[in-house]
Amino acid sequence: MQPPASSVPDLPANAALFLDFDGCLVEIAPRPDAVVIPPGLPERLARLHGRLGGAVALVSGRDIADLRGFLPDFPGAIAGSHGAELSLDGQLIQKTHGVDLDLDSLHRAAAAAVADSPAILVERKPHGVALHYRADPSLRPVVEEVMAQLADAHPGMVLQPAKMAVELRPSGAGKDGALDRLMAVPPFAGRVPVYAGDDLTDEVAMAHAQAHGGFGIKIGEGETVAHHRMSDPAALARWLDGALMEAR
Ligand SMILES: O=P(O)(O)OC[C@H]1O[C@H](O[C@H]2O[C@H](CO)[C@@H](O)[C@H](O)[C@H]2O)[C@H](O)[C@@H](O)[C@@H]1O
Repeated sequence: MQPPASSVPDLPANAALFLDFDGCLVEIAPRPDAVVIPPGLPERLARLHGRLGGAVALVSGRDIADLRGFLPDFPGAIAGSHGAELSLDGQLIQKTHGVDLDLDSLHRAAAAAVADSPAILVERKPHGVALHYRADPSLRPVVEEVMAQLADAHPGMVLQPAKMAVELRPSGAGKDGALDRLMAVPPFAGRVPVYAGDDLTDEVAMAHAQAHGGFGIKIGEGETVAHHRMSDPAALARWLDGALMEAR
């Protein structure tokens, strides 16, 4: 039984707010490039940024450039590529995955391995690769097999299951590490970490927030470590708007 959204506490006035992107701020779409930014989202994020003294961050499996394409005016920090990239105050302060990786070769190998299955979408990422089977879920075993082989062939890269997709990401990256780095610096340091996310990659970050005095909010269904849950991105938007109303 999922707890109702009303069981989620109010956003603390001294929160450090960490928000996942796909499935959390925006609804899941048929393809990565097809997500739609809900009306009001950019303004909501800007107002939260002001309300929380700048302590608002996007934490995504997407790379930072991709996120900036969707939210060009977002004023907060961005942790991209599952934490392999970090941008603070508009400055890229980290863009490394710590793996000696021939990215072109990885991308070519992934594309070649699924060339016979055009329904599988190959997402070439700056710190790895994702294979999406949303267009034909029966292809999940094919994707899992190919990605397992690619993981074996690329030391330092690990499998990251996602929604209707499997990714390869650097083993040293992770959203929990991104939270750790942000919580060590202003304006995040000393605040209560609150993390909202919908996917497996968010679980370590929600656990991290909860281990450091804050809480996690799972968006949607599925097993989670989060202490709280909301049904969908619209419910999260309403909760965030409620926090902004209280601040008036
Ligand atoms: O950490 P996130 O911001 O949640 O990003 C996770 C991955 O999201 C994207 O894929 C997912 O969303 C797509 C668009 O809704 C959907 O078509 C796909 O099936 C989902 O897996 C993105 O493409 C990945 O790069 C992100 O890592």
